[in-house]
Amino acid sequence: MFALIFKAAIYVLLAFAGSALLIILKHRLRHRCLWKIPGPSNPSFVWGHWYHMFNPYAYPFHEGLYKTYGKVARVYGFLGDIQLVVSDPTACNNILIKDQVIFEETEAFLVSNREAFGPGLFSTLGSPHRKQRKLINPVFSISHMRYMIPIFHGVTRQLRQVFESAVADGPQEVNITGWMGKLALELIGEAGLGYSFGTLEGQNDQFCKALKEWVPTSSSLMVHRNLFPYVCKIFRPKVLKFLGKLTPWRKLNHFIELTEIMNANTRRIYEMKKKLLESGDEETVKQVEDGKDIISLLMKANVTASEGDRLSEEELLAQMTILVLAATDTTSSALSRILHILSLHPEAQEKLRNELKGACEANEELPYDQLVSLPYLDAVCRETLRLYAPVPGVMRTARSDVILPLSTPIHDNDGHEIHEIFVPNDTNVYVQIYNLNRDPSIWGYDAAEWKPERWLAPLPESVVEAKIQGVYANTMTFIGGARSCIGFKFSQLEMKVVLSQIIPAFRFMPSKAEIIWRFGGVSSPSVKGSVESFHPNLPIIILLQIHPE
Ligand code: HEM
Repeated sequence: MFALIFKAAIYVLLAFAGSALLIILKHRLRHRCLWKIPGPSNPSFVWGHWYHMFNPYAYPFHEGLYKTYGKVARVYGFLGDIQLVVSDPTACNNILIKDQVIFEETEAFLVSNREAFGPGLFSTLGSPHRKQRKLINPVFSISHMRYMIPIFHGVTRQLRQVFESAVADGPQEVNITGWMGKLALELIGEAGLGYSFGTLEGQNDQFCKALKEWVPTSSSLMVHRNLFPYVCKIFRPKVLKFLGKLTPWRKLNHFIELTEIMNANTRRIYEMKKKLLESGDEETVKQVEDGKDIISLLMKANVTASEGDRLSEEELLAQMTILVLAATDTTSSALSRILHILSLHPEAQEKLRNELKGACEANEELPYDQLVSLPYLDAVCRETLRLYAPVPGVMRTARSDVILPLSTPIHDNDGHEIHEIFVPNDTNVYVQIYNLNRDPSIWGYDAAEWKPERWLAPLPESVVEAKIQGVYANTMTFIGGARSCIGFKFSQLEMKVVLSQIIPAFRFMPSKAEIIWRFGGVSSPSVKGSVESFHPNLPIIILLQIHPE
């Protein structure tokens, strides 16, 4: 009897392995046309280049691909899967904008985000995604941004007070990215959820910790996340979560725990708001009626929207978590990078300070129109976001066969010049935002240098000719098209408010530590040689501007 069961199990396993092999073989044969695209050899039959592409020290690999193979390279994924890495401007425009319905978010991204947060902007496609964007877009309009400014100034004032007491007795070395993380979380908390996390008053509850740790933990699981859709085909998500908690894999256990904490707390805030609203609580009713914070606005818009346009409770909850996550690490990374670069360029820091001091003479907290009209402040933001895109790249999957045109022809492995690439259905394509934004054929010989002045003169013809269709500053930092960053104006304003308050008040100087910016879903700083930790670290010396040097 036992032998019979054993035999049957072996047959079932063999049948599984056989059909998996057949599927892989069919896939590889369909992708054989990509073999002729130049690229590095496969370092591992199982993992391909995944570890090379997605580890925290992957920047040199991506730069190397660009230097060696140019704007398109062929790399390997899981079990020999052939993928493309692209930074050609025309190809990127096609992938992210013109053919965005063909090049969709990967299954790994969609499935893992759906299981983690529910049906929000990160996990929907097509008409559900369009419906959500339609309702959420007005919240990020310029007219609404004007309402946000007092919230941004108020939160930044708290940070200024923290810095003032820290450096009252002289210069101090602080982990600037730690503070930018707390600031960014409080900014989206108050402006997004109408909720104070109290991070700048020293609070660090479970929810704050989970929000701070989620992106770094998720980045460290980036390679394994690619396996998620395959595993989901075998186990139901609930079973998977149960198994995930049981396995002795601490990083995965921690990731599941962080996700649960975040979802439970978002629901708590939502329920609290809903209950107060239902009970007629004056302050909450006013908050929702005024629609100052994003969720209040969405709740209000949901009431007046037609049946078909309305978001379900599940969708609203998913947006809440996603907005907080999408806003925190990106903004913190961008602000940290600006302060880091300004500490290394004291003359630029002084120039910015002079511009801001001039503008702040009459009004310490600049109103919207004045803030957005400061040319050097704008140039510093644009140049930093061009050269150091906080999100270094995005992955897409072709959902049908498609032709990808190139702005610069490449030579295939047989030496033939090709102007377009046939991309078969189911090919993963990685758009290298980082390399595209610093392409010397677009930005000139000094493309890799930080020069805010380039934005104070008309841009070179080559930038105009490249026709990059990103939503921001001829770059793909916030990408473009229907999946472009919904919060890009919000983040611009946050950055400008923060800089307008802290640059005139403090001076920023580099510490002795050597800083490495780590690759990930969002780039983050760490100190070279320090014990490896998820937590970003950027020591910078701060002194009061009036303090005698
Ligand atoms: C410097 C700061 C930021 C950068 C560099 C940035 C960059 C990006 C990028 C590259 C994407 C596309 C991701 C993909 O397609 O895989 C994206 C999407 C998104 N971002 Fe941002 N972001 C920033 C700040 C923000 C802020 C402040 C918010 C919210 C207040 C936000 C909300 C979102 C959302 C919801 C999406 C998904 C949009 C969709 O799929 O429809 N981001 N962001």
